[in-house]
Amino acid sequence: MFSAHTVSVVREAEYALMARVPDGALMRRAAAGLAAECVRLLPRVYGSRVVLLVGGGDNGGDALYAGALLAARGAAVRALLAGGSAHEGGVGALRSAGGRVRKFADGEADGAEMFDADLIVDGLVGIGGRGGLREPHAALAVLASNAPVPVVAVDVPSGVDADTGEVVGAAVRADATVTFGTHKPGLFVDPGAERAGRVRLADIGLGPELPGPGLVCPQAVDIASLLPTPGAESDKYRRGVLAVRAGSDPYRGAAVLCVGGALRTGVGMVRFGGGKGVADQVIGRWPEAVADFRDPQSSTDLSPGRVAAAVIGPGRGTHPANADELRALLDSDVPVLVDADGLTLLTGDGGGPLAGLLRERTAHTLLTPHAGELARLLDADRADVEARRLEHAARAADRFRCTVLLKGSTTVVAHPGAPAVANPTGTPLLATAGSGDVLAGSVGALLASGLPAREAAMCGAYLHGRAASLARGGAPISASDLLDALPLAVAELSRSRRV
Ligand SMILES: NC(=O)C1=CN([C@@H]2O[C@H](COP(=O)(O)OP(=O)(O)OC[C@H]3O[C@@H](n4cnc5c(N)ncnc54)[C@H](O)[C@@H]3O)[C@@H](O)[C@H]2O)[C@@H](O)CC1
Ligand SMILES: [K+]
Repeated sequence: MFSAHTVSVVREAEYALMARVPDGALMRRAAAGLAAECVRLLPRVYGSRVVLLVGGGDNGGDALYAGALLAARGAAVRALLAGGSAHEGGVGALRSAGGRVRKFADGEADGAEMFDADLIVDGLVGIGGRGGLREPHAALAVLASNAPVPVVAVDVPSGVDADTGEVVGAAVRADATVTFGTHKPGLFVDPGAERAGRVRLADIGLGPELPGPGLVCPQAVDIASLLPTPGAESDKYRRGVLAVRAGSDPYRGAAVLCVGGALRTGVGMVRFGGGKGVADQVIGRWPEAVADFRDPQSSTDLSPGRVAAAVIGPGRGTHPANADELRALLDSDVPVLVDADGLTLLTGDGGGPLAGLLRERTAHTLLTPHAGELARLLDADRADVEARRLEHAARAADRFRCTVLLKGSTTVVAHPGAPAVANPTGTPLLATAGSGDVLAGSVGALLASGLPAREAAMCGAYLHGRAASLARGGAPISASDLLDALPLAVAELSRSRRV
């Protein structure tokens, strides 16, 4: 599990550590870690050409000291200073090692050194960056990103907000980022994550000074250790029965995909409730599901003894009868996942009473909005939600007192009082109709198997993303392809289980 800490937490830990180590020791450690990554990225060190982009702070200092280490090994290192001043000790060290230093003039559009380089090191700004990049930093960031040369970012790609992943204006697009002491949340959350490339942590001895993380990014072994595995004593009831309230006459496919997502993730049984037309379609595709042909709004089968969890919302509709159905579920003690139309029913003043019920629940409750749905739930702007995904997911989790899985280019999970989760899997190919219905069924299955809402959400998001990568070997996929690939993703994780 990768851990990330916000800038203010990192600063506090750094002050505590600096009091115990000699002056300049942390920067030397950081520079050594950075230089090691540069060596990995260069075809060879001796004779290679390295360009350092250097801002006025310690981020630039790291780049200069790492450049000095490379110059001492025979690399031709040139530093372009973005501001009037740069870390004095770093400039001195680079010059003593044979490196060259020049100021990058305001308005200069050339930066020819960059196009001839073997490696560019981005030390413009790190965790001290505030707001969008100013000039000439912004121009340098654009030139570096456009040069056909590998870029390694120092601590964070310049222009990416270390806490949120937000990018305002120009930002460096790095092939690799060497981050110091601990990961920063913005390296795991788009749009920042997409700018960071491969992220490597350089240990500078900060660990003992750090409190618990503000964000975690689970890896395959972490998800594998959470996933329930059926044992010899398992039967369909012990593995979990999931109630699915999805689909309606105009949206029958949503029911088929949601039930399929649950079955292909692994669940004891799916009990589908809905009108006859939809139920026929579900049973036609999934004969292993059990359809409740009673009054679809009936909640008589929703006692915790009969079902272990319920999913409601995909393609279900927003009629008063659907609100009654949601109310009955929220009134029960069964873990509930609310998606799509279910979220619309919770929105605005009209959704006030249902949202009130939601807040009072003690059973596990999970909302799975995309950015547009979350914006409506919070009465916020969709672009703001997309720019600062963590902040908005956390706000919704606090407001509704439940777990929130925000779908998107980085899926994040927020849960009151727990570290946020950034999902590392997924591809833009997941943005396809019905993909969310599959996810709802899949996470519902994990809830039914007994995982708490936060863990079910992080495992389901991980599997869904892996399934998208495994399906059709990277070719465009439909939601049905995801169903075929989900068991492969589960099997892959089982193989990575710690022994
Ligand atoms: N504090 C420590 O103990 C350590 C810090 N380290 C490095 O130090 C960095 C933090 O250094 P600083 O606190 O000096 O901050 P930075 O170097 O990240 O940024 C501050 C500099 O950037 C400029 N700046 C800020 N926002 C800007 C914007 N939007 N456009 C253009 N210029 C902008 C400021 O005027 C200042 O010159 C870390 O990211 C890391 O690279 C490492 O050496 C490890 C140890
Ligand atoms: K940087």
